[in-house]
Amino acid sequence: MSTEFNFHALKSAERLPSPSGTALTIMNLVQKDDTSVKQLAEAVKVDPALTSRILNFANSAAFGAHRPIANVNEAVQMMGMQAVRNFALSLSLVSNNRKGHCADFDYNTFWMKSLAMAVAIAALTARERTAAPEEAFTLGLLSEIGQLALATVWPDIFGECLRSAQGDTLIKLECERFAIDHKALTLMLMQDWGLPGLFLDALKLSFQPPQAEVTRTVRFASQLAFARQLSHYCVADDQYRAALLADVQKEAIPHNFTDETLSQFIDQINQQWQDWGKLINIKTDTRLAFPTTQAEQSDVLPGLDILLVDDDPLILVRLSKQLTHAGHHVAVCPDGEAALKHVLENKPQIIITDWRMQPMDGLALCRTLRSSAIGKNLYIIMLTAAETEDELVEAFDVGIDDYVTKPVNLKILLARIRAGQRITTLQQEVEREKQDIQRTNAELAVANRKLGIMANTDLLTDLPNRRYALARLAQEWESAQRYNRPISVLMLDLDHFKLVNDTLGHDAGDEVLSHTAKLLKAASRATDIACRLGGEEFLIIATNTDGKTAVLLAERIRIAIQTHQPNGLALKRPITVSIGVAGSIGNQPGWNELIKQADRALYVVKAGRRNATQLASEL
Ligand SMILES: Nc1nc2c(ncn2[C@@H]2O[C@H](COP(=O)(O)OP(=O)(O)OP(=O)(O)O)[C@@H](O)[C@H]2O)c(=O)[nH]1
Repeated sequence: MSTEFNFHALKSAERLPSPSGTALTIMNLVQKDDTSVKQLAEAVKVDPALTSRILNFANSAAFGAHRPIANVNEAVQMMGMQAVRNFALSLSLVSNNRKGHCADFDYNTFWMKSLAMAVAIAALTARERTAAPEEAFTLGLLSEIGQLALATVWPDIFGECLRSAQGDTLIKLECERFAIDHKALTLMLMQDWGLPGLFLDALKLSFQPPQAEVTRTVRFASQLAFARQLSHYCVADDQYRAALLADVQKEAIPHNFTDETLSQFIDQINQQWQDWGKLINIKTDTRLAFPTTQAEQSDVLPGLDILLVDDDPLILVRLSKQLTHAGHHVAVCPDGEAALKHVLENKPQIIITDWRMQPMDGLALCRTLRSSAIGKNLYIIMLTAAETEDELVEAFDVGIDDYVTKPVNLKILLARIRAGQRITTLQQEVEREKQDIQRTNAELAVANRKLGIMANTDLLTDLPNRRYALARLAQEWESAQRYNRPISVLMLDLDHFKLVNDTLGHDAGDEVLSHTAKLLKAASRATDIACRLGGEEFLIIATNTDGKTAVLLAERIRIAIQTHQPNGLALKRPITVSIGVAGSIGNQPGWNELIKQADRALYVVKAGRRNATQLASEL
């Protein structure tokens, strides 16, 4: 089923995770040819958090820093504009998606694992340079982003998939429910965000069984697969690690590790993972146990995410210890301003705040929270000391839900928290009911989407059909014109295909067409769009590719078709293909002219020896 179409529908509906703020500005700047390092550094400096993270990044020994980098200009120079852009993109995605509506998707675990993957692939590429480690880091961080996207777009249905998936069945369930799976969605998002083709190809390969070929892409893919294993190991608890160790050691051998160097390497990754966790606010303190079944997990009751705000460090330490002991997850902040920042980034369920603090007191914190979308439904408990009745009335008017007097009696506080929990649970139930209604609509939308996909997919080969191909080409053409990027089309036609039908029958002909479609998909890059126009005619849209490079792609495909003949058919002559290629950059008459040129080139090959490639501009 065509995932291409599905992705574009989602994107147009603006429901996918996307970068925002400074990251978007940076991405737009890097898009322009004439942006200088200084301009980019200025854009970074607007965001102090990003600035400090980029400086840390540039100074990290893991990414080859040999001398201290003191300012952003130097950091940008050293990392390169693309790496800065991609780093900003991934950080923006992390901070916009720390929480979400999919109750069965553990957002922190997701980022915790992604971060381990990022650190592992950066460290592996620093040992053997298949890609720049600072860029590989971004790829690692986003390497499962499709899962987050599914949790964002379809929180309920994806939650159901997560609950009912056993072992490797998640992908299958996703395909059934969404007509797209998280791996394909990951690749499409990355392509859409402009990550390099090498990354996409390597990531795609890393999901598949290891390849025998030795190319840079294959090598990078094998590093990614190994980094994925290392990341699982990193986040696992002792028992789970013991179960994983033999596989990790086996996989380490082709990467030139001994048991001793592997153990040092794992320690190094572990340390960097924790350091990075602190730097970009991803918790790395949980360890995952051996995956258990749902029945085994069902009696575990989750505690609440509580934020404790007080300027007295002793109270913070004592209360957080007691509340943690009672099963809650507790974060602490020394004042209202820090608390606001924490709420924005972590969305706790309950806030327990002191009243008198500097610079922002508890009342001001409450007022600010109630005026924001995030803070509207938060349950707020105020710790009071010697406040008068009028002051308490004012506090309720400002929006607190409850108060507890100081010195705090733990029993009372826990009882008030339970009351808060009942209210937040009720709120969640209302929310769930709302979602149930939305869910019926979502299921209808899935059915409609599937219909839409069918209308855009060729049923025999599963490739996008003519209707989709032409609409997509028009769209890609527009974008190539806007950004002054090259674009090419390959028109392919099987040679003497009628002979297959005439000698072996129509079913054999169908088999040859399906076989050809598989080869086209395998030989194309992740960024190429292979479609069936009809009969034995195919089209490939090669974005960001000029005519000469497209000829290389065409030749790779032609040779693959000639080399890998379909099995079990007594063919009178081998299956071969003729290919016409047309490439364009700049102000050309239009995409239909490009097709005509490729068609003319194909006609010339057909009129001659066939089984060859012809570039239109060389006619
Ligand atoms: N099995 C099968 N055959 C198809 C399908 N669509 C079109 N065809 C057949 O494809 C053949 C195309 O034949 P021609 O246009 O003469 O082309 P050709 O035999 O490949 O010859 P050249 O292109 O000149 O090399 C016809 O026999 C069509 O009936 C299909 O979906 N399945």
